[in-house]
Amino acid sequence: MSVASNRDAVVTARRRFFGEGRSVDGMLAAPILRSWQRCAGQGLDASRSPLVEPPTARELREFQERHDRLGRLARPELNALQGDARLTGSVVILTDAAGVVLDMIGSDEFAGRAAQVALRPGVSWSEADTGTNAIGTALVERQPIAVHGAEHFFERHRILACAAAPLIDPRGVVAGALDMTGPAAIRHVHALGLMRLAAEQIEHRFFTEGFEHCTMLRLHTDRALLGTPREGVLAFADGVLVGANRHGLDLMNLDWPALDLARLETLLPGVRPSDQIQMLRGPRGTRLWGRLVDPLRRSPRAPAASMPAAVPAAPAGEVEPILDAEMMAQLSRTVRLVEAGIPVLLLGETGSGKDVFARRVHAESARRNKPFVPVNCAALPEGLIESELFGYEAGAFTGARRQGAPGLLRQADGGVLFLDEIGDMPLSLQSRLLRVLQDKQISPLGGGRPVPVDFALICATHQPLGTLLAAGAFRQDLYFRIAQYVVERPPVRHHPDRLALVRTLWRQLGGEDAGVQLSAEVERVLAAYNWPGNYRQLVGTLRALLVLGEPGHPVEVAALPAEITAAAGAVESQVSEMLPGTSLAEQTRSVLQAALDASGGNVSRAARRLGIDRSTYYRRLLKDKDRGR
Ligand SMILES: Nc1ncnc2c1ncn2[C@@H]1O[C@H](COP(=O)(O)OP(=O)(O)OP(=O)(O)O)[C@@H](O)[C@H]1O
Repeated sequence: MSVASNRDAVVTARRRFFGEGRSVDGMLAAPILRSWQRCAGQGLDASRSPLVEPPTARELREFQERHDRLGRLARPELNALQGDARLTGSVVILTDAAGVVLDMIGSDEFAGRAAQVALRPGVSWSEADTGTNAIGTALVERQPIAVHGAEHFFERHRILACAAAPLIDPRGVVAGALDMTGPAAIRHVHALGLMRLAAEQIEHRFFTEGFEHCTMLRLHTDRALLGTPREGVLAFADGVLVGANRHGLDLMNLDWPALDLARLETLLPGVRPSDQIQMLRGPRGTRLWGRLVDPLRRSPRAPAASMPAAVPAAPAGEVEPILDAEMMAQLSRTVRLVEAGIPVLLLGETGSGKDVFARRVHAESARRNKPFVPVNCAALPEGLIESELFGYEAGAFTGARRQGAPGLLRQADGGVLFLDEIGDMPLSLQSRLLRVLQDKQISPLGGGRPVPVDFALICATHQPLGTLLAAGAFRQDLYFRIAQYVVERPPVRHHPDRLALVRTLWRQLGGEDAGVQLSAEVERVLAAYNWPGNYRQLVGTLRALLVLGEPGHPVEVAALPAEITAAAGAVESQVSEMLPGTSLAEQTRSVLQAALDASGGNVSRAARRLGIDRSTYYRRLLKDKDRGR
């Protein structure tokens, strides 16, 4: 990793290097100096603008499609970092191996400024094209790097502060880079660390696809970090090393050329596959903890529809969830991971189906005949959460039951523990939970012997854990333990065909069987609404309409909740008011105002109605006012 250069030293170094052509050894971080020398050697001129060739919309789409797999594997990290990026007025960027920007999310305002220096999708930020910058230089150096202000080769990039980490695939090939860029005026001290950690997560995820046939060795010197993205991973096919991550190679004192040559029996003589953690002797006798697992074999399973009736997939009274192709694919991957003992983290807005998904994973897994224990960490009273989770011995505290209680974690033994709203777990309990997860045993409150437990873990949250991590409100080691695979449940408003979704849910709720129909207008309004409460709100609304409806009389718009009709009304009046020739600023103003009026002056509700967050609403309003001055 680079050592940051001193800011004044950079200004002096710039003058000497670019103005006087003199040596600046020792004045800059070594990777920055190497990069300046490479750029100068290639004939780049720091005082001019780099040559930029923006792609056409079609070229950009094709480029993104070509890199669909990388985009998919990196998406959870991009989303998790989005909150941090917005808070610090920065953007998070994913590039391909050549440094061409694939995806960029975060602060809209900064994205606009970044576009002025061509930092936008489809444009190359390779060092050869764009001079010293975190993306391009990290790709050349194959190490995480931060480049601040005047350290950039080109003068006009001085406004940027960026930090990037390269993504190295299991064959040692650079697959891309992850970067966070913001204004140079703000020092985001955690940016480089965040990029490094997120890159490790993505690199760890590279092993979830394409290595199903391999024997996997997972290693660490610290037992607590085994099973997290910080662990070393080595993949063997027929006993020969065919894939690895950097930690794995380091722990075995190997380097990338060992691929296709090193043999498991030579590296760790006598080690045998086992589900248990083993103590191993690494090179030079170092003590390592490891797990050697044979290829995952997916047990043939009955399709969801013919699952035993004794296993409820959702709490009684719930609609049978709609499993589209994307959800089925996510489900089958998650079941395999859960069966392999890999904890899974579900992300998604409230009501997007995280609980439903976790129950379905349990119902389809080999643990389906054992308990599914859901725990809502936000709903447990703070004073009780510890005893409820970990149990207590008889007489452990005033008010304790006489015979003690086993606790929810023990109740999950053999089955699946679902920790919902994990972001709300108090810090003190996070350490306790971490200990249980690594030791696989529980010590109840009030003493008593530790009891071994065996459960698969699924956690869920609607909070941006990246922000909690940066603020120190969530333990990093626990995060790595629980987020070894991240599944995102998309919001209903991102559903590709909301009309079809409304119709299917209506059928499932029994609308058709009851002879009750939704009018075409109602269907249109429901399909257009943005459903901030997601499935919970949509299913609840349809259920209410079914109660109000009468056979033979289509349900009309008047039966819809005011919130939904007001949103539809607002949109219609906005559209009809947009006379040809009205400026974009005027249109924006009237849309913002209409939403505010329809929400009784409540900005949060107005923002939700427009499908934007509160800060974006204010920003748009301010921008609009500025323009009006
Ligand atoms: N795919 C789906 N098809 C139909 N209904 C669904 C689907 N997913 C969720 N639902 C319904 O939406 C409601 C909310 O789902 P769920 O409790 O799983 O959401 P959640 O993401 O866990 O919400 P929260 O974060 O608020 O706990 C439930 O009534 C559930 O039956």
